[in-house]
Amino acid sequence: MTQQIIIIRPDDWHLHLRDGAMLQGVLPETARHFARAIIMPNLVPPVVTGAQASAYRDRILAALPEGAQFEPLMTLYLTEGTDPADVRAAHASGLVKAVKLYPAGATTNSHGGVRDFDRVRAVLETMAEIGLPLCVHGEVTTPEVDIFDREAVFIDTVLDPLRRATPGLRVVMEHITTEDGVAYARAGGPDLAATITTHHLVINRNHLLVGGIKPHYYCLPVAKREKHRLALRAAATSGEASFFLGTDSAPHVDALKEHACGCAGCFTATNTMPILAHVFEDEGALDRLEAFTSRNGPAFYRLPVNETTIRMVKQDSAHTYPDKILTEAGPVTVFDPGFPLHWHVEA
Ligand SMILES: NC(=O)N[C@@H](CC(=O)O)C(=O)O
Ligand SMILES: [Zn+2]
Ligand SMILES: [Zn+2]
Repeated sequence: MTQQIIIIRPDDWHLHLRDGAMLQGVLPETARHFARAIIMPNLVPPVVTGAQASAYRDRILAALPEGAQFEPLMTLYLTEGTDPADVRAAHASGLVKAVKLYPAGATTNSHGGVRDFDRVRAVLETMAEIGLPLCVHGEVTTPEVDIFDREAVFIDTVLDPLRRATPGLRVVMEHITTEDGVAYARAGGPDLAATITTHHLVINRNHLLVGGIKPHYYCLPVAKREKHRLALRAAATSGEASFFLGTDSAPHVDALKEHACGCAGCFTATNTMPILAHVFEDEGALDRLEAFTSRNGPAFYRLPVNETTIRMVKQDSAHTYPDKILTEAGPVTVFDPGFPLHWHVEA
């Protein structure tokens, strides 16, 4: 039996496209289904200034396949040297939709991030004034704090004090992975939201570690216990305005994933929508998929919802997706959800 749903074309509120050959190879995977994406600025070197964001945007547009309709929403990488006037101008021109906070050392290419929050106070105050959201990688980097506790400790010791010190600052907690993150986002009112990835709805830490280490399931924040995955599924499928999709699709070539010191990141751009349809159907919440992928994000970012739709079809036979995307930079393994995918987005 075939089944179908039609939803507003989705957006991805947290995406890594990289640059050069990798950008060229992975961009079509997102542009196929998504209308817009918030583009993460953690390139080497990072996208810090408005001028850099503008140049990066041009490179993304130049890499788009013929005929693709895709709008990159640019972000700036917050450093202790970021100039509030540059942020203000990049926002006023419409170029930049958010500023990204990486605690220094927390994740891929975060060494240029923030160590001393007093040094970014003026930027945060400017952002609160103009309503520009701060997207936060929410993990402490203190060596003594267990990696599985780093998100919860960040909320208590960094995020909550930061929000109290900066009234009016709009914050997106990126890629939350814990019930603590869900509870904090839910209680935060209209100026706080959280993105949830596709893979954190599917895997817990057993998938990563039991029966041999699975490098393609390694990402940051690292997948947590099953109770946390269940809290994320409940939040994502709730329809609540605080939660929306940020895939955090983060390509690394296989050689750097299958490595003695493997890179963090799951690449989900190719099969995110079919996986989400499967998860939402499992939770009896297919009617709330559109809120998660297409409505709650634009509402938080104060942007219109997309005008076009996609049709998703479920068939008795499983649909096959490529195991790898072959880029000129090298092969990139596509996230394996571990179950057959009967849903697909109709071309
Ligand atoms: N999520 C990841 O595991 N990796 C991201 C960085 C990030 O979003 O923290 C990357 O850029 O590779
Ligand atoms: Zn991150
Ligand atoms: Zn990310």
